[in-house]
Amino acid sequence: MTDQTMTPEERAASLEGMGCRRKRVEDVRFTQGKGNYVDDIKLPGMLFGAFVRSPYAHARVKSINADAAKALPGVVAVLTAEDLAPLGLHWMPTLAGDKQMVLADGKVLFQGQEVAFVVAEDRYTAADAVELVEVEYEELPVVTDPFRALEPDAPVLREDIKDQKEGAHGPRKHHNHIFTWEQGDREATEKVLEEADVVAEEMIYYHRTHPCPLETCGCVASMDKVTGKLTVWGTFQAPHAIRTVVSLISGIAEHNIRIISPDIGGGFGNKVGAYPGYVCSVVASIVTGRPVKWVENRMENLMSTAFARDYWMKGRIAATKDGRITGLWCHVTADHGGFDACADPTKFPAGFFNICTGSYDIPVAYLCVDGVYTNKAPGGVAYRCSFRVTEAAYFIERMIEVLAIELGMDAAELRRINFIRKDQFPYKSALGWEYDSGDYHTAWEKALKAVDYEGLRREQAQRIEEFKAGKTRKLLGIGLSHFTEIVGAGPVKNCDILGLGMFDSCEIRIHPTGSAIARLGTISQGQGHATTFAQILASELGIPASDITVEEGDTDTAPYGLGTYGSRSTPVAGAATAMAARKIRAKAQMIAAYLLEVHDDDVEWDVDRFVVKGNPERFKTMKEIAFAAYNQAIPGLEPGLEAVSYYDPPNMTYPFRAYICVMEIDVDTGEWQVRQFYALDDCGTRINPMIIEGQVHGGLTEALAIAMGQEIAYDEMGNVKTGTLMDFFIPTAWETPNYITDHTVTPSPHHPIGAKGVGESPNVGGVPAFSNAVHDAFRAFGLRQAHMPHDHWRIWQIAENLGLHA
Ligand code: PCD
Ligand SMILES: [Cu+]
Repeated sequence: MTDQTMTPEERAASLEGMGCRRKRVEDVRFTQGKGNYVDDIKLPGMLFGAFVRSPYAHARVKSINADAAKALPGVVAVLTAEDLAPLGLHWMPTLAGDKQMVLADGKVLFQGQEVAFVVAEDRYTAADAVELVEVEYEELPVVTDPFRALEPDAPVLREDIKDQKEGAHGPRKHHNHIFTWEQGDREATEKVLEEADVVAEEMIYYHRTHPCPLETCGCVASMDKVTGKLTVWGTFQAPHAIRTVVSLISGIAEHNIRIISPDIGGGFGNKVGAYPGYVCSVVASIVTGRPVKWVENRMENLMSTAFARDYWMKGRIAATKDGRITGLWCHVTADHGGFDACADPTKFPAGFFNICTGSYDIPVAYLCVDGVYTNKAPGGVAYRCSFRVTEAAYFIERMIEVLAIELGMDAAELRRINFIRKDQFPYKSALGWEYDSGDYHTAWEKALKAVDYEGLRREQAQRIEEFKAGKTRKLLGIGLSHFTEIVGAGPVKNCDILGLGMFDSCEIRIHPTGSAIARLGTISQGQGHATTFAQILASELGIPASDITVEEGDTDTAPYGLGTYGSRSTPVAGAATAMAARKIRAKAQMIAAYLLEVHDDDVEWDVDRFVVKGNPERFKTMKEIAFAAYNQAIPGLEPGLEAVSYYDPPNMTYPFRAYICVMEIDVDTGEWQVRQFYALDDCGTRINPMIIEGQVHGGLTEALAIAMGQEIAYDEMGNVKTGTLMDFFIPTAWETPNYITDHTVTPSPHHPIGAKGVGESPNVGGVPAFSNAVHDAFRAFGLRQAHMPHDHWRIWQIAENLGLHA
């Protein structure tokens, strides 16, 4: 078929634009082993760095003797805090306004903390030398419980700030206290709770876990002493922010720093923050004049890089007798570990946890979060969690279930009664957010119908009868979850990280022959940006997606952006992409009008061309226009066809979803099996349905892992009990259910293409669905709340405590 004979629909389809299930262009490389990850980077003369780490969770470092290590052939240097101190680099600022030791400065605060950095000719020699470094420790009392940490006689963890009464987020009330963050109306909420017909109260714990990406964190630092230019390849989810931070703390001019994120083997938030390994590699490269590589092993990754969750959430929810929610109260004790290294926007020390009113129209609410230091690893926002939204979703979706029990009501019905109605959007929540759009009732009814909810409840009732009659030992749980997320930080006016406003960017160049390159401030870690952003451009510019290269991650070429996490790429950089494309189209319109010898207003856009209004035979395709931009002298116009957009979103986007999990539970063994999982996602306009489904499958599997077994657990000595993949649960195909995905489409009214984020959603809403299924199975026997993860042992214990074992 030629261009002339194709209908506009056929022309549009041939572009593989928005809505197309376009195959991921990245996978050609990935499936053939042609990815280029940090560890694939090999430079001439490159050295390897490895850490000596603390075996203790809390100890004074009396002395470090590196003589034997230095004497080992092949060892080039051993760095300690003493070496970094003269450079002012023994401590580094964290994204949360705290500071963190780069190498142990007099003491250690968690097991696995970095004590010394050994640099050697190869990785094996570095590992041997690590064993030869002699460190003398004096053990100190360990605190792993945040409630214990706040007792008056609790050991002082952070001696460096013990007398400091003010922290980065206001007053500190105890030597192990970090901040108090209050939102909402305390007085009004407490009054409602006092006067309510029904109040349900519960402590909900979201345990500590870890994103554990396939590829661990690492970097290669290379200081060119001749040009003075520092290049760092690394697993960075925010390369530009890393460049600025490196410049600020090292004093190296920003133009002399080049940060490159090559292919990344999964980020999941683990690669947002800055780690001592980056600083030590840079210093080692400057000191030795040679490139230095540092790549964590799996145990180091699990023990010392950004953990997730560890939130103790005390909730009280009030309602009328007939189930209308009247108020929500929440107090969180947030365990941040030894340093506050959360990657939240500066003004939000507990991230966007104040989305905890969820999908419900709750008239008043009050939230208070206390951050606490303990002898555990720092971090705290990672793992498919835009800024504590996972915790918030789990909290409200558990509180709804507990309230349903208190009211003796069906939990699906309780949700239905309290959902924010379609006509209430844009909706202002009691804790300060403005939800952009939603249609919860439609999604909910669709979900309930798809699984035959009434039928499932009948089956469950029958199962309970059979169980009581001794005919079966298996119970049936129906886990419900409906959650509203908040993704796409900005706006710049209230969101920044270390003072850098959270906008994002896209720069497009159309080549003379009509193909193009687009560069963005974000960075894919597996999400498929090279595929999807080209689709946005294909629809906006009428250029086939296959003719567009999407490039990210090199700060020397990409426009400044804040990176990829918090499902912000589509809401922010995706919007920048559409806006930059529209600038190009505006110029293209002028070029077309000139070529067609008509006024600018007399041409109109038609898929991939401008046509003369009322005369569709006369047109100029985007390809022709591109060539003209470089080949004709057009009066009043500069040559070329390029545009850049820095987009500051007016609001965040609020995707939502309805998930239902049906689970079989063996009361005697605690074994569980997911019989059915239905996931309805509404992320507004869908760019690539196949990628969205992949995102949902991946996110749900991570949710399954978290809810059903994954945990970073400590003993009372502060030893990490789950530091290997033998103990840290990673679901395989065996445990992973066959998900049924579905969707509704409620576009974001403020986003240029109406898209909302989707990458995090399945984890945020999946965990409550799995966990609620476990709880629901035992509801008839009196279970109200049981802490995750729901591994076989803990489920067995629930049954035991409820007296279900003979
Ligand atoms: N509507 C719509 C939306 C979206 N999409 C698509 O999907 C994806 C995603 O997106 P988003 O949501 O926007 O997101 P982003 O930003 O891109 O990304 C981020 C996310 O993403 C997720 N997913 C994933 N995947 C993979 N493969 N890998 C990874 O790593 C990951 N990670 C995870 C996480 S965790 Mo954070 O960091 O925690 O905060 S956050 C996160 C991309 O591709 C896009 O384009 C579409 O299509 N449509
Ligand atoms: Cu997140």
